[in-house]
Amino acid sequence: MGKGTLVRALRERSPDIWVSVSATTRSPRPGEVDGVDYHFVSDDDFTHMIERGELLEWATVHGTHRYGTPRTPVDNALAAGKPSLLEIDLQGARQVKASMPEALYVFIEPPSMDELVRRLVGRGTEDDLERERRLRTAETEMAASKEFDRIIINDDLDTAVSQLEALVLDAR
Ligand SMILES: Nc1ncnc2c1ncn2[C@@H]1O[C@H](COP(=O)(O)OP(=O)(O)OP(=O)(O)O)[C@@H](O)[C@H]1O
Ligand SMILES: Nc1nc2c(ncn2[C@@H]2O[C@H](COP(=O)(O)O)[C@@H](O)[C@H]2O)c(=O)[nH]1
Repeated sequence: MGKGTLVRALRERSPDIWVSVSATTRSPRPGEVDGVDYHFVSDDDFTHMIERGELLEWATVHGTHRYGTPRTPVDNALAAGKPSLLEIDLQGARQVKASMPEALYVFIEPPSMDELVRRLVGRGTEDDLERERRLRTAETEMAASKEFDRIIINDDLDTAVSQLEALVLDAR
């Protein structure tokens, strides 16, 4: 939780780390750019991507919108030996682990549920229902954190970004 913020900061700090751009059926938030933050696609387009086998993994996240990792860019980055990062939810991580057990799986955890609530309220982009959904997802994901190889507590952003950067570069 807080993965989006962490990964955006890592991208700026370490342009050599390749970060996958996911496809999603959700709408852009203010400031999000198509093709940079996500490929914002329609429900029909997402379904076609699944049918054509274009996604390495995909999931319905927070019970609402679908998110998925385009397969070809990942294959290309790995073939080029680039340090690579996928920012995906628990369901996606489980799918990728089935085909890439050798990858390093890092769980990003908020300092506390209270702080997570404060951050979501502070962002102000979700209504009460959506915020509630996100908190339930966070609880489910935290209960599964043992499935991951490493845990980073996203308390101080700079510290968390440095820890993530070190893990990605080491795992290469
Ligand atoms: N280390 C941090 N310190 C302070 N605020 C943070 C920190 N990390 C994230 N935030 C804030 O918390 C809010 C939610 O974070 P973010 O957008 O990264 O989560 P998300 O991408 O929606 O969720 P997920 O982690 O499930 O992908 C944002 O407003 C973000 O600015
Ligand atoms: N399984 C996947 N999950 C993904 C992917 N891209 C993002 N995500 C996860 O979705 C939620 C919500 O993100 P938000 O941008 O709407 O806040 C978050 O947990 C992401 O990790 C993906 O390609 N596959």
